[in-house]
Amino acid sequence: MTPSATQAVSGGAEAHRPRILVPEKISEDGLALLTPHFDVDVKLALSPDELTQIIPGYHGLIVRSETKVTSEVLRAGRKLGVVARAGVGVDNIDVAAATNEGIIVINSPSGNIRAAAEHTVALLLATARNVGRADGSVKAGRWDRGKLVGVEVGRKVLGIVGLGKVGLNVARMAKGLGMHVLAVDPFASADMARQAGVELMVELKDLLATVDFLTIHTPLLATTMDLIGEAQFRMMKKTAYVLNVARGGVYNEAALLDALDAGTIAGAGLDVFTSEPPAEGSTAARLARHPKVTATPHLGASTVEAQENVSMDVCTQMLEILRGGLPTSAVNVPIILPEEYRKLQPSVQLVEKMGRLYTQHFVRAKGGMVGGHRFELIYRGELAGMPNTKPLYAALVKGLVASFSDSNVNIVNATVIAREKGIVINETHARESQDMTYSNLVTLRSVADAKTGTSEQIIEGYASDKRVYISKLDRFNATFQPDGTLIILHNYDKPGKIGGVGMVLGSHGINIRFMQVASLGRECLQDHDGRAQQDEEALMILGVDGDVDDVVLDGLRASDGVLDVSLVNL
Ligand SMILES: NC(=O)c1ccc[n+]([C@@H]2O[C@H](COP(=O)([O-])OP(=O)(O)OC[C@H]3O[C@@H](n4cnc5c(N)ncnc54)[C@H](O)[C@@H]3O)[C@@H](O)[C@H]2O)c1
Ligand SMILES: O=C(O)[C@H](O)COP(=O)(O)O
Repeated sequence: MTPSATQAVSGGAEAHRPRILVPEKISEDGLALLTPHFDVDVKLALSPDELTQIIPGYHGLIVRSETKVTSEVLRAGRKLGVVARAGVGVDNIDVAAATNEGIIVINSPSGNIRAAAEHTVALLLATARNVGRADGSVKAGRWDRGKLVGVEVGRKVLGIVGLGKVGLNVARMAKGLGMHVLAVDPFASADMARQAGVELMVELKDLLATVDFLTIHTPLLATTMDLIGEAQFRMMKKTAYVLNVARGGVYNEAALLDALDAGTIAGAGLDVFTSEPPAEGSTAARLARHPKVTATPHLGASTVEAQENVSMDVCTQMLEILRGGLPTSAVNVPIILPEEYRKLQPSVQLVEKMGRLYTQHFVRAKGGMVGGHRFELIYRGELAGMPNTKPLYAALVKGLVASFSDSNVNIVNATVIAREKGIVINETHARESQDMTYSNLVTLRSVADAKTGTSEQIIEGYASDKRVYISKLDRFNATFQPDGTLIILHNYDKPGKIGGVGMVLGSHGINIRFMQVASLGRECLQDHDGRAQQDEEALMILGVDGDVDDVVLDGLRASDGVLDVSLVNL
């Protein structure tokens, strides 16, 4: 056990510090931001089994490309809130599984792009001038000048597949070398391409037939796997070279090996392979050792500068997230500005409590389930003007399912969980000017549906001065703070009710913290002719301390004039 892990489990003030696991070499610059606040355990060379075994003790995980963050690891990471990729590609992380588990995945989208682009140029020149083979032969005592004649890259055609951040940097550098640059990327900006002097082409096959050098800079996706295979190699010039500083698999490795052996292409510069390090006897290993290949061990991002950049980038985000803030570059979280997020926080608490109240008061008390229910969430006042209310949506899902599911619901997985449970939420930003007592008001309305037995119910509330209040429950106007254990009694509004309830609770040693008697809304107090109704109903909300069991609730239900009782823990 490392010293920091010992501190984390040995009690005292340090005992509850969040723990971060770092199973790969990450620059100290970023880790130094974390160590004052968290226990950071650097444990290199963990096997997949060891990782799965120890991950349950960690809140954060920082990896590069070597650690496979599988769904098994993510499910085992019960406390895990963030997985950080100190780099760009997240193909070693099961992002879909992380989203389902509510785990934020962050990366550093631009910290190493210059390094990757420079490495591509290094491989371009090394391949063209046989630098790797030449170095090996000189070190072996030979002086093979005649066998190592290369080609120039100036005035040659470079084809780039994927004109994103790395691709565009490669293009600019290649222009500096005097190359003519073509690119294929259906999502590239034509303006950016023009400014960089790149000719954007529509068809990959047209580009392949023209290029002297081909480089791919797409992520590894289902759509880019085996992008260049046997058919594509046959479209290329026999004198062409291919480069890969993206991911093993974007070129089909077996087809590449055949093309090199058959002389269909002239050579390759490869930084990445389908298995890293290439498994003994694999096609990747044969490629890495091939005389026409200049190979490097995934060094694209391995510069001092890039490693400082990516480490600072992800550690700053990790610090922010574990302190309750927002990432700047999350792979699976909707973008929301920190300032907006802060403004929403009191309402996030309110809406979560409204969800809990709905499920416990209207659904669970009647033996139902909230799955399949449809809701309208209406924001008024300042909230109506908030452009991004995803945190409120997530808070409602969390509150609604909290009593019957241990799902860790958050902004990352709220939509997935709502869909799984069949919960539909429509958000309405009610911008109409209406007489508002509060600066913000949230209404939760369940939509009546005979199929699920849902009737229309309303909960309304507001946040004020960092406190949250419920102002309407069903047809009743009530203002109370939704905290702790509440007993909610629906009864006929007759004299003596409060005394009777007090007697039942007192006889079970239950202390009443507060009591609020809610009247019917004004519209309900009158009949159709505008006359006051008889036998008015009321809602009694009691904040209590002590164990409220079924005996207590049955005692209350048996009291005269009580129509319904529910127990709510908020
Ligand atoms: N070897 C290394 O050390 C190293 C370092 C950094 C990045 N990388 C790899 O490089 C990849 C690219 O990085 P980036 O920062 O430029 O990403 P990026 O997202 O900025 O760019 C990727 C581009 O690929 C394009 N694209 C996607 N599918 C395509 C297709 N089928 N055809 C043509 N274009 C397509 C996209 O539109 C996008 O413009 C990363 O995903 C990572 O895997 C490797
Ligand atoms: O996607 C990336 O950022 C690169 O492949 C770098 O990977 P590395 O962090 O393992 O060097």
